[in-house]
Amino acid sequence: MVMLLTGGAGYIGSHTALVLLEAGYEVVVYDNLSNASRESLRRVEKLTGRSLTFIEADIRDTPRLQQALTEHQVDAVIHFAGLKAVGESTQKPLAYYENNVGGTLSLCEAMRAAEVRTLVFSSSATVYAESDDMPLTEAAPTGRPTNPYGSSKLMIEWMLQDLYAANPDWSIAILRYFNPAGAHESGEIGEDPNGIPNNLLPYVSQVAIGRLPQLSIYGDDYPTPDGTGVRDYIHVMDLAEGHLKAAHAITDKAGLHTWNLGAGKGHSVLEAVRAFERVSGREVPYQIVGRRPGDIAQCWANPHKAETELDWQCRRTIDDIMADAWRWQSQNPQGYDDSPA
Ligand SMILES: NC(=O)c1ccc[n+]([C@@H]2O[C@H](COP(=O)([O-])OP(=O)(O)OC[C@H]3O[C@@H](n4cnc5c(N)ncnc54)[C@H](O)[C@@H]3O)[C@@H](O)[C@H]2O)c1
Ligand SMILES: O=c1ccn([C@@H]2O[C@H](COP(=O)(O)OP(=O)(O)O[C@H]3O[C@H](CO)[C@H](O)[C@H](O)[C@H]3O)[C@@H](O)[C@H]2O)c(=O)[nH]1
Repeated sequence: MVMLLTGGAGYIGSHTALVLLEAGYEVVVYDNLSNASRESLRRVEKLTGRSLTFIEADIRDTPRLQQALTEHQVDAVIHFAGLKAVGESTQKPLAYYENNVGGTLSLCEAMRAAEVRTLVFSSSATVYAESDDMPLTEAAPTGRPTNPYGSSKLMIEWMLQDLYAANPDWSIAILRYFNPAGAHESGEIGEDPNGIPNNLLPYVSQVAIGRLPQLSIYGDDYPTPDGTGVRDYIHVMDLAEGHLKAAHAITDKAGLHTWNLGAGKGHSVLEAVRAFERVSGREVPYQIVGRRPGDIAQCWANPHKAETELDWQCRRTIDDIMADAWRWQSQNPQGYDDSPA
């Protein structure tokens, strides 16, 4: 089986490439390297002892994508490529619609032309409407996202639903990720954000290593047990294994499925910081500041549907997430920039 991973050089894509190679799949990574380094894939090859095909190109280049699908006799696509910075999306909404929605449209056109009809898509829990009713099942209502990034994910979900309604011979999995975090247990691959991180875990890790002076905790007056925001942190390797299971489940079986990929447990920002301090032995200085616009109080998954339908389970704990995030950060203080060119 040949899998093409758009955005496969990025954070979640590189971990998924590793899991697929270990499971015996052939992997083609198609990435424009706008937010990734070629080094991540070199390390995936080193860790697995297997080689993959890398194509440096843009998903908006439909003919190039169609050629890649045909030339490599691709069986299925896992579609990670896209822009993902929530704050930036409010400044550059058109770039987000162009890359994410336009890029997915281009991908679907290339797949149709190349007669590849099996697609796994990276969606997000951000599509759910804000709710006091936790955990969220896939049947929970979707909302009006508070930023263009979230809107782009919901628009893509609608596009895929319409595509499937018109072409019921397609096999589509929409995976709604909760909060991916951590790194491969070797510490060789991990999350390497450009500039100042937006997300909690990379920020905490960079404070612990001394690249940033202190963490700002966005609000301690939410209606949660300690007042800080509660999220469902899922280990990136559990998430990667979820893609393997989803791709396997939909291959040769037409249908459209939506699955939550989360651990099914909420942790507050303060709990996450304490867990990180405990496993790393490093102090993480922080200050409480005002709420971040667009943030919600709490969000965690009911992962039962994925567990039963995919025979998948999160095996790693919050302490594993923190230990692996710290191993990656401490072994690679500047991320992939530490590597020789
Ligand atoms: N990390 C999270 O918290 C999170 C949560 C929910 C959903 N997601 C989604 O999962 C997917 C992967 O996220 P990630 O954290 O690995 O992000 P990432 O930025 O590390 O990976 C995305 C990859 O896509 C590539 N890319 C971007 N635009 C492209 C284009 N036009 N053509 C070709 N390649 C392009 C980038 O170079 C990068 O390698 C994204 O779609 C993201 O929106 C991420
Ligand atoms: O420097 C920081 C960064 C984050 N937080 C807090 O930590 C929690 C997690 O924040 P993240 O930015 O790591 O994650 P979000 O839950 O805001 O968003 C993430 O998960 C969403 C789905 O739930 C979307 O997919 C989105 O793209 C992805 O970034 C929130 O309570 C946030 O307020 C801080 O206190 N300080």
